[in-house]
Parts: sequence; structure tokens; C-alpha cells
Amino acid sequence: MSALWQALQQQAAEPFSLRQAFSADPERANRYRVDACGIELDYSKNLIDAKRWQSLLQLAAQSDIVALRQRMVQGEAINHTEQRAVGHMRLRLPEQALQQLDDASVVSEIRQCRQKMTALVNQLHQQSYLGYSGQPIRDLIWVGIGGSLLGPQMACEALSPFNKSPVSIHFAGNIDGAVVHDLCRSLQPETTLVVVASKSFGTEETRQNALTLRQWFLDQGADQAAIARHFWATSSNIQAAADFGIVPEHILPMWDWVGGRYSIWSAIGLPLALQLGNEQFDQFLAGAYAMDQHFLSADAASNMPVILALLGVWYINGMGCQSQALLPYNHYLRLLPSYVQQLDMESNGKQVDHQGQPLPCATAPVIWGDAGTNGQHAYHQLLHQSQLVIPADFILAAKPQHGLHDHQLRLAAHCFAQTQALMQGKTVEEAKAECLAQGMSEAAASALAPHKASPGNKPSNTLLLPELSPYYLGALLALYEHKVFCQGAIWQLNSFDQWGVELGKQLSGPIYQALNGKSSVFDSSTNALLASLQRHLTSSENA
Ligand SMILES: O=P(O)(O)OC[C@H]1O[C@](O)(CO)[C@@H](O)[C@@H]1O
Repeated sequence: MSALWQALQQQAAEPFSLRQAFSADPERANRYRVDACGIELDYSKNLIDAKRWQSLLQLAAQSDIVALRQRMVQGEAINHTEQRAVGHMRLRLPEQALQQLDDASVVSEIRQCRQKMTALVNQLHQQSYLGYSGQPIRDLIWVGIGGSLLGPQMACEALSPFNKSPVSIHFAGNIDGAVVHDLCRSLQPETTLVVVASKSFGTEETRQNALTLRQWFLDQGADQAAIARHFWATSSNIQAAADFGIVPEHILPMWDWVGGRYSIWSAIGLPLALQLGNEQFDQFLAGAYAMDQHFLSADAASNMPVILALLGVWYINGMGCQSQALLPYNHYLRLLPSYVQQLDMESNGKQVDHQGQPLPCATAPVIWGDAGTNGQHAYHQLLHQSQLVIPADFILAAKPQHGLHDHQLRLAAHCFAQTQALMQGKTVEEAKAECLAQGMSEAAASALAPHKASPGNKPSNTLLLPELSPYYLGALLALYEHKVFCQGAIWQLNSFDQWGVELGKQLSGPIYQALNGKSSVFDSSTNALLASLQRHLTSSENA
């Protein structure tokens, strides 16, 4: 471990009081504040002072951030375990910047994909895409999982106030039959379009759901020509999509240089483009592009993704924090934590560095959270009073997408109050004085005060968006992408593969075979679980 890492850990062990830091420095809020693309980040309520912050900036300077970023932009295969470039930023380049890319075939593929998406969205909006019985399409089922689902599902939810699509959008991810079962019960095949979204076109959940939906069409009287009309795919495995029966004109491309969790900017964004219309979808890309420009040009001290990355590293490696809360004070952003979970945990939840050597320190945190204010009446108790230190990102959009002004003021008041309460806490003396002021006896106040006191000194960031529009959502998502990138660069790991998820997939095959009657022997726990499940299934068959 380098001397700098050791110094950081020593500094983190030194006592630090946020309360004192604020009272000693009236400029603290300005000192630790940065703007990017109209988004404001207040990071003053973090356990940092000038000395700690300087060390962190030094860590950034000594890290691979700048070099790796350059290699990513140049299209080098920085995802070296899969020999793939990492090119999702290309997908949000405006036309003029796209023209300047070196690789003419990439430019033309991106353009063609955009044109195809635009045309389909227009047809669906104009109701000129007719189903096999001659009626216009009214519903679209998006079949995908992980990066092929979480992005569009979250973004469609986040931007639902901008919905202008005559087509309702539904998502089918889980292999749990309940999902497609419920959809089939409520929709009509003749007015439903199915898009099978799978970069590999080999993901079991997606294939199974797609096969069940195809069977549903056939069972309802559709023929092969109808299937061809109603099924689309977005995939980089054109052959597998074609083998499934999807006609070439209905296949939107994906590329091996775009990771699944970074693919919302590609044809995986189709549901969002459909919901918003093409112009607003362009705004979504424009917001992300603006954040890219900020990330590529701002120096570390004023670079929002770098700042968020350094703070995360401080808590994970300096203070041993294992989790990070993501608390959007915005109902529409309630799926953001699930999206960032994949982005962060699948990217940086790794055990070895680029050379395959064990990493000397912990990496990605457990990301969790939900929309405020709901969490205040559930898990915030632990944030405030437990011994755990859980850094939290609070996200607020200033202007609401509704006219209930007073609701918005109350929501914002709670958001700011939570960060304030976490930061300043309440001493036992303050709690006791409060009890006495309420008329309690000295003895009762002394007994209750320790229960009411809060330690404070709990860190948080506040991100303030002007509003939750396509532009600012694009910028926000790119911000988190780049934060994760910077942390991967600091930890010197490959943020773009995900080999860890493969073992469970491999093991599920033989277990599935065993459930289908093939005799196999597993560990005793698995054997016992299989036997119990079989018992339940047989008894429900006989009932
Ligand atoms: O788009 P595909 O190939 O179906 O993959 C879906 C998801 O599965 C994963 O490979 C993990 O199993 C993710 O990385 C990916 O986003």
C-alpha cells in the first residue's frame, strides 16, 4: 500500500467534528460546492477538511483517472478481460461531434441505429404501425434484464410526466412466470409489439420470457407472419435474434463496445425515446453529453464525478464504510437506486486488479435506497442513531413536474433537514434541555436524554437539479457513470467486465436438469432443498 494510502487512513482515524468545522469556517458551504451542467453538488457535509481534501486530490492526481479516460476516449480496449473498447460516450455525441470520430464505420452504425429508432418511434406515435389484424399498436412489451432493462425502466419512470406516447410501455425482466403471465392476461397480441432486448441474446430470463410471449401470440391465433410483424430485437447477436425468428429489418444493433449497464444511450433507450418522443430523447442525450464534456475538461478539484469518487473512496477505504445510501427526494426517481446498484456494484465489485492480483482494499459499496420522504419513516432511524456511518447522496429536483407547490416546499424542507440532522446531531445536553423545556422532571429528562440524542457527524452529499427533465436526468446518469469510472481507475480494476455473475448461471443448469428428473448429486443443502421443492410440486399436482 502506498504512503499516500497510509496517510489517508491515518488522517481518517483522527477525530473530526462536522459541527465544529461549520462553526469554525463560515465559508465552508462555498468551499465545498461545485456546479456542472446546471446541477449543483453541495459536499460540505462530508468528513473532510483542507488537509484531508488535499490528500484526496493528491490521490486523484496519482491515480490512473486521466490516462484511463484518455484511453477510453481513444477507443482502446480498456475492458481487457473481454478485449473490448468502452464507447458508451460516443452514443451521446451530437451530430457535429459524431462526424469527427475517427472510425467511419462506427459513425455510420450509430447514425443508422438512431435513424431506425427515430422512424419506429414516429410510426408508433402516428399510430401507423399496424398489427396483424390491422389495428394500431397500443402496447409495447420490453423483454430484457439487467442493463437491458433497468435503464429504460428507471428512466421511463423518472420522466413519466413527459409521457406523450399513445403506446403503453411494459417491462418483463424476471424469469418468474408471474411477470409475463400478468401481462398476457391484460394485453391483446394483435395490438402488442414485443421487443426482445439482449446484447448477447443468450440470457436465459430474456429468452424464456420471449419464448412464452411468442407462444402466447401463437395460442391466440397469430401465424408466423404475424410474429414477424410483432417482434423486434435489440442485440449484438444478430444471428441468434434471426434464429429466434426476428426479421433483419426489426433488429436494432448493439455493439460489444457498449456494456449492458452503460447501454441506456443505445437502442436500449428505445422505450424512453418512445415515451418522450425523439426531440426530448435527444435532450436526454444532450444532458449526458454536457456531463461528459465537464468530466473530460474540468480539473480534479472542480470535477463533479472525480469529487464524488474521492469522497466514496474516503469512506470505503479510509473509514471502512461498506454501504452508500442513494436517497432521491423525488417520487419519479424511486428506481434510481436499483439502476445505480448495477452500475456501481457490477462495475466495481471486484476482487483483483488489472494484473489479476488480489486487491489490497475494499471496493464498491453496497448501494441501497428509495425515494424520500418514505425512508424517513423506515430506515433513517439507523442512519441517525446507529454506530454505522453510511454516507448518503440526497438528490432533489428544485422545480416539480406538478403544480402542488406546498408539497414541493415540504419535500425540500425534509430533504435539507435530514442532511442537517445527520450532520449536526443532538447532544445529550441538548436533548435534556429540550425535555426540561417540555416540563419534565430533572430525573425523567436525564433518563430520556440519551435515547433522544443523536451523534451527528454523519456525512451526506446534496445534489440539486433545476428540475427532473430529460436533460438533467441524462446529466445525472452520466455523472454516476463517471464517478464509478474514476473509482475503478483509483482501485486499478476493470470496471467493465462482470465475470462474478457467471458461476450462479452455470450452476443453475444442472439444478434445472435435476428438477426435470435427471438424477444428480449436489451438496447436502441443495439436495435437501430440491427434495422439498419436488414434494411441494407433487403435492400441489395431486391436490
Ligand atoms: O443484455 P444481455 O446480454 O441479455 O445481458 C443482460 C445482463 O446480464 C448481465 O450480463 C449479467 O448477468 C449484465 O451485465 C447484463 O446487463
